[in-house]
Amino acid sequence: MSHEEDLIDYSDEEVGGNEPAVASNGKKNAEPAAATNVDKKGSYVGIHSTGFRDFMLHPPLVRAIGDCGFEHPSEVQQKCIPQAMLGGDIICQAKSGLGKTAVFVLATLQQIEPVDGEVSVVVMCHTRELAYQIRDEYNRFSKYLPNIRTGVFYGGTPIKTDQEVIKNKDTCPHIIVGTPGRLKALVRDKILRLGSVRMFVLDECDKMLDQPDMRGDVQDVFRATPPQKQVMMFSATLSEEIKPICRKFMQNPTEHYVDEDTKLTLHGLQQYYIKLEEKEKNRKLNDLLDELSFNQAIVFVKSTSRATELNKLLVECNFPSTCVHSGISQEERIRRYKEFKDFKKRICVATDVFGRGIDIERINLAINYDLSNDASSYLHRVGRAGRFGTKGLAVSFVSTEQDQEVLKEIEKRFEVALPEFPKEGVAPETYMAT
Ligand SMILES: Nc1ncnc2c1ncn2[C@@H]1O[C@H](COP(=O)(O)OP(=O)(O)OP(=O)(O)O)[C@@H](O)[C@H]1O
Repeated sequence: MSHEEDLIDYSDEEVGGNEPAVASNGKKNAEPAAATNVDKKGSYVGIHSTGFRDFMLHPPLVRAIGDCGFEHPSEVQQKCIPQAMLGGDIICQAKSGLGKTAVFVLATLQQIEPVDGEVSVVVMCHTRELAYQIRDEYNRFSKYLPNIRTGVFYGGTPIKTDQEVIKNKDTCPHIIVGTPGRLKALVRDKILRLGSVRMFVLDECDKMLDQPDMRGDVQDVFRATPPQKQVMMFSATLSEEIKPICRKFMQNPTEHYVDEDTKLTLHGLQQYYIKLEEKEKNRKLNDLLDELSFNQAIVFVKSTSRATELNKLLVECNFPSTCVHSGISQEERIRRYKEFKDFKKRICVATDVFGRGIDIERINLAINYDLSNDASSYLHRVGRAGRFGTKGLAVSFVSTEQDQEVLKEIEKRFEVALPEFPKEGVAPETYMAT
């Protein structure tokens, strides 16, 4: 293996990989509810909300924000954008789906002074689809800043192409978004020179710094940047243990905890569990997908092989389903991600590779076919439904003793009651946008 050791997908472990999803009976002709308008956005905007104009952002940014349809900044944006624009280090924790990405995208675009052939901003995140999505956000907001180039680099694609882009002064991006393995390889091979970096961002920072292997890669890239720079870190979950590790990368950061753990649950999101045997899962999933109305649904499983099997089964049952996990080629992964985002598929079976950060506006149903291993991952996963204060529904299958424990941990940590899924079902108008 060459440099492509960087192919590790840190959030997609092969756990219990040999267990296929149990075959199900039942033919299906799923016609979930047609896409409706999403709920009115901005339910998390404070009463005394400032407008984006009050941030004194450059006019091309204000214009792009308008084009995106953002009317008011969310609470996290109100608190963090002005601070981030001042150039100091920040740690920011806020609920899933409330616009943390725009905080660093706008703050970096506001401050950047692009020099051709020099990288000014590095953004690191843990999965390739998230890197791709963040690059898209940069493209949206830098629409009227034609001199700024953003590039995305991640494993599973030919490194040679990345090298050519970086080496050429006319194509070298001023802003680089990437996953740790590929960025580390590019730095190690002295292709990517980070001596002019002024801003360094870690998205999903707890995930990035939690596991020693990924933290090592982040550190290697970080070390290649100059000591004087702005460092910004973001996540919906930041445990007490991870905070000191984050601070080690920073100088006197201001810390913004928009919500405490207990307030992190999304109010528009209804959450339930269903107790059942492993062998009953497929039947139950079929029934749920048949009976519930939804725009788009994400179904989480614990391994790549289960994702493949379950998706196969759903497709056989005529559900408009796709699946995304680390076992498929990178090109195909991005293709499927786009297909789902573009509403060409209604259901996506995924491993934890989609558990964090992925923003697909129409997802309003999240199903944990396999419950996550811990409360944090649960929160990130169900946060894929109910983006930016919209409504949604999350249903978790509980089949083992470990699942029961995780369920208790979720209820305790987030002070949320997770009732059993009602026998009579859930009225669509309570979780569907009106
Ligand atoms: N001020 C705003 N007005 C309207 N929509 C917004 C605003 N800010 C962000 N959004 C939209 O809300 C969605 C969620 O934003 P984003 O993905 O940045 O959330 P996040 O806080 O990073 O979530 P997660 O913790 O799940 O990664 C995106 O579709 C984004 O375009």
